[in-house]
Amino acid sequence: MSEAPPAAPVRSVALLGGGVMGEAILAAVLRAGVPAGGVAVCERRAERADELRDRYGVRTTDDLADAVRGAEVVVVALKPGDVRAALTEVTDHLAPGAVVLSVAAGLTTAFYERLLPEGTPVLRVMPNTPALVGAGASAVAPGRSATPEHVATGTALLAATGLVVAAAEKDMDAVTAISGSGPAYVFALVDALAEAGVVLGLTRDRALELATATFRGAVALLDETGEHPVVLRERVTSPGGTTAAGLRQFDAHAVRAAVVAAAEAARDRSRALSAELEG
Ligand SMILES: NC(=O)C1=CN([C@@H]2O[C@H](COP(=O)(O)OP(=O)(O)OC[C@H]3O[C@@H](n4cnc5c(N)ncnc54)[C@H](OP(=O)(O)O)[C@@H]3O)[C@@H](O)[C@H]2O)C=CC1
Ligand SMILES: O=C(O)[C@@H]1CCC=N1
Repeated sequence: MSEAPPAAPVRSVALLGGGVMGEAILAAVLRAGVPAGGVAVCERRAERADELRDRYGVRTTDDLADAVRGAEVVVVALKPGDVRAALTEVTDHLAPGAVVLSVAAGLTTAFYERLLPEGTPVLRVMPNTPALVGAGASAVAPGRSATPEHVATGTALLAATGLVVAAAEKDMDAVTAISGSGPAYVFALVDALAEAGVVLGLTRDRALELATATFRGAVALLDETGEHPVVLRERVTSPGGTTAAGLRQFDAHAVRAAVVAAAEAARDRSRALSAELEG
Protein backbone atom coordinates (compact mmCIF):
# COMPACT_ATOMS: atom_id res chain seq x y z
CA MET A 1 0.00 0.00 0.00
CA SER A 2 2.88 2.35 -0.79
CA GLU A 3 0.53 4.79 -2.64
CA ALA A 4 -1.29 5.65 0.63
CA PRO A 5 -0.65 9.14 2.05
CA PRO A 6 1.64 9.25 5.09
CA ALA A 7 -0.23 8.64 8.34
CA ALA A 8 -0.10 11.17 11.16
CA PRO A 9 1.34 9.58 14.31
CA VAL A 10 -1.31 8.29 16.72
CA ARG A 11 -0.71 8.94 20.43
CA SER A 12 -3.79 7.38 22.01
CA VAL A 13 -5.70 4.17 21.30
CA ALA A 14 -8.60 2.45 23.07
CA LEU A 15 -8.87 -1.29 22.55
CA LEU A 16 -12.27 -2.80 23.31
CA GLY A 17 -11.81 -6.54 23.93
CA GLY A 18 -8.48 -8.02 24.99
CA GLY A 19 -8.94 -11.52 23.57
CA VAL A 20 -6.97 -13.34 20.89
CA MET A 21 -7.33 -10.68 18.19
CA GLY A 22 -7.26 -7.80 20.65
CA GLU A 23 -3.83 -8.86 21.87
CA ALA A 24 -2.47 -9.16 18.33
CA ILE A 25 -3.65 -5.62 17.54
CA LEU A 26 -2.38 -4.31 20.88
CA ALA A 27 1.13 -5.63 20.22
CA ALA A 28 1.08 -4.09 16.73
CA VAL A 29 -0.16 -0.71 17.92
CA LEU A 30 2.70 -0.52 20.42
CA ARG A 31 5.20 -1.54 17.76
CA ALA A 32 3.75 1.20 15.53
CA GLY A 33 4.98 3.71 18.13
CA VAL A 34 1.85 4.46 20.16
CA PRO A 35 3.16 4.94 23.72
CA ALA A 36 1.98 2.28 26.20
CA GLY A 37 0.77 5.12 28.43
CA GLY A 38 -1.58 6.21 25.65
CA VAL A 39 -3.30 2.82 25.33
CA ALA A 40 -6.38 1.82 27.31
CA VAL A 41 -7.67 -1.75 27.04
CA CYS A 42 -11.24 -2.54 28.05
CA GLU A 43 -11.43 -6.22 28.99
CA ARG A 44 -14.15 -7.60 31.23
CA ARG A 45 -12.25 -10.74 32.31
CA ALA A 46 -10.17 -9.35 35.20
CA GLU A 47 -7.46 -12.01 35.00
CA ARG A 48 -6.98 -11.40 31.30
CA ALA A 49 -6.90 -7.62 31.84
CA ASP A 50 -4.15 -8.05 34.47
CA GLU A 51 -2.18 -10.26 32.11
CA LEU A 52 -2.30 -7.62 29.33
CA ARG A 53 -1.43 -4.80 31.74
CA ASP A 54 1.57 -6.73 33.11
CA ARG A 55 2.76 -7.86 29.68
CA TYR A 56 2.42 -4.55 27.80
CA GLY A 57 2.33 -1.83 30.48
CA VAL A 58 -0.99 -0.46 29.22
CA ARG A 59 -3.91 0.83 31.28
CA THR A 60 -6.80 -1.59 31.64
CA THR A 61 -10.40 -1.02 32.63
CA ASP A 62 -13.72 -2.84 32.51
CA ASP A 63 -15.57 0.37 31.67
CA LEU A 64 -16.04 0.90 27.93
CA ALA A 65 -16.83 4.61 28.20
CA ASP A 66 -13.74 5.18 30.36
CA ALA A 67 -11.55 3.38 27.78
CA VAL A 68 -12.62 5.47 24.77
CA ARG A 69 -12.41 8.89 26.44
CA GLY A 70 -9.80 10.97 24.60
CA ALA A 71 -8.69 8.13 22.31
CA GLU A 72 -7.82 9.10 18.73
CA VAL A 73 -8.42 5.53 17.52
CA VAL A 74 -10.90 3.06 19.01
CA VAL A 75 -10.28 -0.57 18.05
CA VAL A 76 -13.31 -2.84 18.41
CA ALA A 77 -12.08 -6.41 19.00
CA LEU A 78 -15.22 -7.76 20.65
CA LYS A 79 -17.19 -10.77 19.45
CA PRO A 80 -19.72 -9.59 16.85
CA GLY A 81 -22.65 -10.25 19.18
CA ASP A 82 -21.19 -7.91 21.84
CA VAL A 83 -20.63 -4.96 19.53
CA ARG A 84 -24.07 -3.32 19.43
CA ALA A 85 -24.30 -2.97 23.22
CA ALA A 86 -20.71 -1.71 23.41
CA LEU A 87 -21.26 0.97 20.75
CA THR A 88 -24.39 2.16 22.51
CA GLU A 89 -22.34 2.56 25.66
CA VAL A 90 -19.42 4.46 24.07
CA THR A 91 -21.13 6.62 21.46
CA ASP A 92 -21.54 9.68 23.71
CA HIS A 93 -17.97 9.45 24.99
CA LEU A 94 -15.96 9.33 21.76
CA ALA A 95 -13.42 12.09 21.28
CA PRO A 96 -14.24 14.43 18.37
CA GLY A 97 -12.73 12.97 15.17
CA ALA A 98 -12.01 9.58 16.73
CA VAL A 99 -11.49 6.82 14.17
CA VAL A 100 -13.26 3.53 14.90
CA LEU A 101 -11.47 0.43 13.60
CA SER A 102 -13.51 -2.78 13.78
CA VAL A 103 -12.17 -6.30 13.36
CA ALA A 104 -15.54 -7.96 14.04
CA ALA A 105 -16.49 -10.53 11.43
CA GLY A 106 -19.55 -9.71 9.36
CA LEU A 107 -20.35 -6.29 10.81
CA THR A 108 -20.53 -3.56 8.19
CA THR A 109 -19.30 0.01 8.44
CA ALA A 110 -22.92 1.15 7.86
CA PHE A 111 -23.94 -0.62 11.08
CA TYR A 112 -21.27 1.29 13.03
CA GLU A 113 -22.21 4.54 11.30
CA ARG A 114 -25.85 4.14 12.36
CA LEU A 115 -24.87 3.75 16.03
CA LEU A 116 -22.05 6.31 16.23
CA PRO A 117 -22.10 10.11 15.90
CA GLU A 118 -22.69 11.41 12.37
CA GLY A 119 -19.42 11.61 10.41
CA THR A 120 -17.47 9.11 12.52
CA PRO A 121 -14.74 7.58 10.33
CA VAL A 122 -15.06 3.78 10.46
CA LEU A 123 -12.58 1.22 9.15
CA ARG A 124 -13.63 -2.40 8.73
CA VAL A 125 -10.59 -4.63 9.08
CA MET A 126 -10.26 -8.38 8.74
CA PRO A 127 -7.01 -9.63 10.29
CA ASN A 128 -6.03 -13.22 11.10
CA THR A 129 -4.29 -14.95 14.00
CA PRO A 130 -0.81 -15.21 12.45
CA ALA A 131 -0.80 -11.48 13.24
CA LEU A 132 0.24 -12.67 16.71
CA VAL A 133 3.66 -13.55 15.26
CA GLY A 134 3.87 -10.71 12.73
CA ALA A 135 2.88 -13.02 9.84
CA GLY A 136 -0.75 -12.00 9.48
CA ALA A 137 -2.80 -10.96 6.47
CA SER A 138 -5.28 -8.10 6.94
CA ALA A 139 -7.56 -6.16 4.65
CA VAL A 140 -8.83 -2.65 5.44
CA ALA A 141 -12.07 -1.25 4.00
CA PRO A 142 -13.17 2.34 4.65
CA GLY A 143 -16.66 3.39 5.65
CA ARG A 144 -18.54 6.40 4.27
CA SER A 145 -16.70 9.03 6.32
CA ALA A 146 -13.24 7.46 6.28
CA THR A 147 -10.73 9.25 4.07
CA PRO A 148 -7.54 7.83 2.52
CA GLU A 149 -5.71 9.43 5.47
CA HIS A 150 -7.82 7.41 7.91
CA VAL A 151 -7.05 4.25 5.92
CA ALA A 152 -3.35 5.17 6.07
CA THR A 153 -3.60 5.63 9.83
CA GLY A 154 -5.25 2.21 10.27
CA THR A 155 -2.74 0.60 7.93
CA ALA A 156 0.20 2.11 9.82
CA LEU A 157 -1.20 0.89 13.16
CA LEU A 158 -1.52 -2.64 11.75
CA ALA A 159 1.82 -2.73 9.90
CA ALA A 160 3.51 -4.91 12.53
CA THR A 161 0.84 -7.60 12.16
CA GLY A 162 2.16 -8.53 8.69
CA LEU A 163 0.64 -7.96 5.25
CA VAL A 164 -2.00 -5.19 5.17
CA VAL A 165 -3.95 -4.57 1.96
CA ALA A 166 -6.72 -2.18 1.00
CA ALA A 167 -10.10 -3.68 0.10
CA ALA A 168 -13.54 -2.54 -0.95
CA GLU A 169 -16.19 -3.32 1.64
CA LYS A 170 -18.11 -5.50 -0.85
CA ASP A 171 -15.16 -7.93 -0.75
CA MET A 172 -14.87 -8.18 3.03
CA ASP A 173 -17.06 -11.27 3.43
CA ALA A 174 -14.83 -13.04 0.89
CA VAL A 175 -11.68 -11.80 2.65
CA THR A 176 -13.10 -13.11 5.94
CA ALA A 177 -13.66 -16.53 4.34
CA ILE A 178 -10.16 -16.73 2.81
CA SER A 179 -7.58 -15.05 5.05
CA GLY A 180 -9.64 -14.47 8.21
CA SER A 181 -10.73 -18.09 8.61
CA GLY A 182 -7.91 -19.48 6.44
CA PRO A 183 -5.45 -20.25 9.24
CA ALA A 184 -7.98 -22.70 10.69
CA TYR A 185 -8.20 -24.53 7.35
CA VAL A 186 -4.40 -24.75 7.28
CA PHE A 187 -4.22 -26.05 10.86
CA ALA A 188 -6.86 -28.66 9.98
CA LEU A 189 -4.78 -29.75 6.97
CA VAL A 190 -1.55 -29.92 8.99
CA ASP A 191 -3.39 -32.03 11.55
CA ALA A 192 -4.80 -34.28 8.82
CA LEU A 193 -1.37 -34.82 7.26
CA ALA A 194 0.11 -35.62 10.67
CA GLU A 195 -2.75 -38.02 11.37
CA ALA A 196 -2.06 -39.68 8.03
CA GLY A 197 1.51 -40.22 9.18
CA VAL A 198 0.19 -41.99 12.27
CA VAL A 199 -2.03 -44.17 10.09
CA LEU A 200 1.10 -45.12 8.12
CA GLY A 201 2.96 -46.08 11.30
CA LEU A 202 4.97 -42.95 12.21
CA THR A 203 5.00 -41.78 15.82
CA ARG A 204 2.64 -38.91 16.54
CA ASP A 205 5.46 -36.46 17.37
CA ARG A 206 7.51 -37.35 14.32
CA ALA A 207 4.44 -37.15 12.03
CA LEU A 208 3.50 -33.67 13.31
CA GLU A 209 7.11 -32.48 13.06
CA LEU A 210 7.32 -33.61 9.42
CA ALA A 211 3.86 -32.29 8.49
CA THR A 212 4.56 -28.87 10.03
CA ALA A 213 7.98 -28.57 8.38
CA THR A 214 6.43 -29.56 5.05
CA PHE A 215 3.83 -26.76 5.20
CA ARG A 216 6.50 -24.29 6.33
CA GLY A 217 8.84 -25.37 3.53
CA ALA A 218 6.18 -25.36 0.83
CA VAL A 219 5.11 -21.80 1.75
CA ALA A 220 8.74 -20.66 1.88
CA LEU A 221 9.27 -22.11 -1.60
CA LEU A 222 6.21 -20.26 -2.90
CA ASP A 223 7.44 -17.02 -1.33
CA GLU A 224 11.04 -17.26 -2.37
CA THR A 225 10.62 -18.51 -5.95
CA GLY A 226 7.52 -16.44 -6.73
CA GLU A 227 6.35 -19.42 -8.81
CA HIS A 228 2.66 -20.28 -9.21
CA PRO A 229 1.56 -23.15 -6.93
CA VAL A 230 0.63 -25.23 -9.98
CA VAL A 231 4.24 -25.06 -11.24
CA LEU A 232 5.61 -26.06 -7.84
CA ARG A 233 3.09 -28.89 -7.56
CA GLU A 234 4.18 -30.22 -10.96
CA ARG A 235 7.83 -30.18 -9.84
CA VAL A 236 6.96 -32.57 -6.99
CA THR A 237 4.90 -34.86 -9.19
CA SER A 238 7.12 -37.34 -11.08
CA PRO A 239 5.38 -39.19 -13.91
CA GLY A 240 4.12 -42.51 -12.60
CA GLY A 241 5.44 -41.64 -9.14
CA THR A 242 4.17 -41.49 -5.57
CA THR A 243 2.82 -37.93 -5.63
CA ALA A 244 0.66 -38.56 -8.70
CA ALA A 245 -0.80 -41.56 -6.91
CA GLY A 246 -1.49 -39.44 -3.81
CA LEU A 247 -2.97 -36.49 -5.72
CA ARG A 248 -5.38 -38.80 -7.56
CA GLN A 249 -6.99 -39.36 -4.18
CA PHE A 250 -7.35 -35.58 -3.73
CA ASP A 251 -9.46 -35.63 -6.91
CA ALA A 252 -11.32 -38.79 -5.92
CA HIS A 253 -12.26 -37.17 -2.60
CA ALA A 254 -12.94 -33.75 -4.10
CA VAL A 255 -10.47 -31.90 -1.87
CA ARG A 256 -10.44 -28.79 -4.09
CA ALA A 257 -14.25 -28.71 -4.16
CA ALA A 258 -14.29 -29.09 -0.37
CA VAL A 259 -12.00 -26.06 0.02
CA VAL A 260 -14.20 -23.95 -2.25
CA ALA A 261 -17.32 -25.12 -0.37
CA ALA A 262 -15.66 -24.25 2.95
CA ALA A 263 -14.89 -20.72 1.73
CA GLU A 264 -18.42 -20.25 0.40
CA ALA A 265 -19.88 -21.39 3.72
CA ALA A 266 -17.62 -19.02 5.65
CA ARG A 267 -18.56 -16.15 3.32
CA ASP A 268 -22.24 -16.94 3.76
CA ARG A 269 -21.82 -17.06 7.55
CA SER A 270 -20.17 -13.64 7.48
CA ARG A 271 -23.17 -12.27 5.54
CA ALA A 272 -25.56 -14.00 7.93
CA LEU A 273 -23.83 -12.43 10.95
CA SER A 274 -24.52 -9.04 9.42
CA ALA A 275 -28.19 -9.92 8.81
CA GLU A 276 -28.65 -11.38 12.30
CA LEU A 277 -26.87 -8.71 14.30
CA GLU A 278 -27.49 -5.51 12.38
CA GLY A 279 -31.22 -5.69 11.80
N1 LIG B 1 -9.91 -15.11 16.31
C1 LIG B 1 -9.74 -14.87 15.01
O1 LIG B 1 -9.10 -15.65 14.27
C2 LIG B 1 -10.30 -13.64 14.39
C3 LIG B 1 -11.25 -12.89 15.03
N2 LIG B 1 -11.76 -11.78 14.42
C4 LIG B 1 -12.78 -11.01 15.10
O2 LIG B 1 -12.18 -10.44 16.25
C5 LIG B 1 -13.18 -10.26 17.25
C6 LIG B 1 -12.65 -10.81 18.56
O3 LIG B 1 -12.39 -12.18 18.38
P1 LIG B 1 -11.46 -12.96 19.39
O4 LIG B 1 -10.33 -12.08 19.79
O5 LIG B 1 -11.19 -14.26 18.74
O6 LIG B 1 -12.49 -13.15 20.60
P2 LIG B 1 -12.18 -13.29 22.14
O7 LIG B 1 -13.39 -13.89 22.75
O8 LIG B 1 -10.85 -13.98 22.32
O9 LIG B 1 -12.01 -11.78 22.64
C7 LIG B 1 -13.03 -10.92 22.97
C8 LIG B 1 -12.77 -10.44 24.38
O10 LIG B 1 -13.59 -9.31 24.67
C9 LIG B 1 -14.18 -9.50 25.94
N3 LIG B 1 -15.41 -8.72 26.02
C10 LIG B 1 -16.60 -8.98 25.48
N4 LIG B 1 -17.48 -7.98 25.74
C11 LIG B 1 -16.81 -7.08 26.47
C12 LIG B 1 -17.17 -5.84 27.03
N5 LIG B 1 -18.39 -5.35 26.90
N6 LIG B 1 -16.24 -5.15 27.69
C13 LIG B 1 -15.00 -5.65 27.80
N7 LIG B 1 -14.58 -6.83 27.30
C14 LIG B 1 -15.50 -7.53 26.63
C15 LIG B 1 -14.44 -10.97 25.98
O11 LIG B 1 -14.73 -11.41 27.29
P3 LIG B 1 -15.68 -12.73 27.45
O12 LIG B 1 -14.80 -13.90 27.14
O13 LIG B 1 -16.11 -12.65 28.88
O14 LIG B 1 -16.81 -12.58 26.48
C16 LIG B 1 -13.14 -11.51 25.44
O15 LIG B 1 -12.12 -11.54 26.40
C17 LIG B 1 -14.44 -10.98 16.75
O16 LIG B 1 -15.38 -10.03 16.37
C18 LIG B 1 -13.97 -11.81 15.58
O17 LIG B 1 -14.95 -11.89 14.57
C19 LIG B 1 -11.32 -11.33 13.21
C20 LIG B 1 -10.37 -12.03 12.55
C21 LIG B 1 -9.80 -13.26 13.04
O1 LIG C 1 -14.52 -17.57 13.06
C1 LIG C 1 -14.76 -16.36 13.09
O2 LIG C 1 -15.94 -15.93 13.05
C2 LIG C 1 -13.61 -15.38 13.17
C3 LIG C 1 -13.59 -14.44 12.00
C4 LIG C 1 -12.50 -14.91 11.11
C5 LIG C 1 -11.77 -15.86 11.94
N1 LIG C 1 -12.35 -16.06 13.07
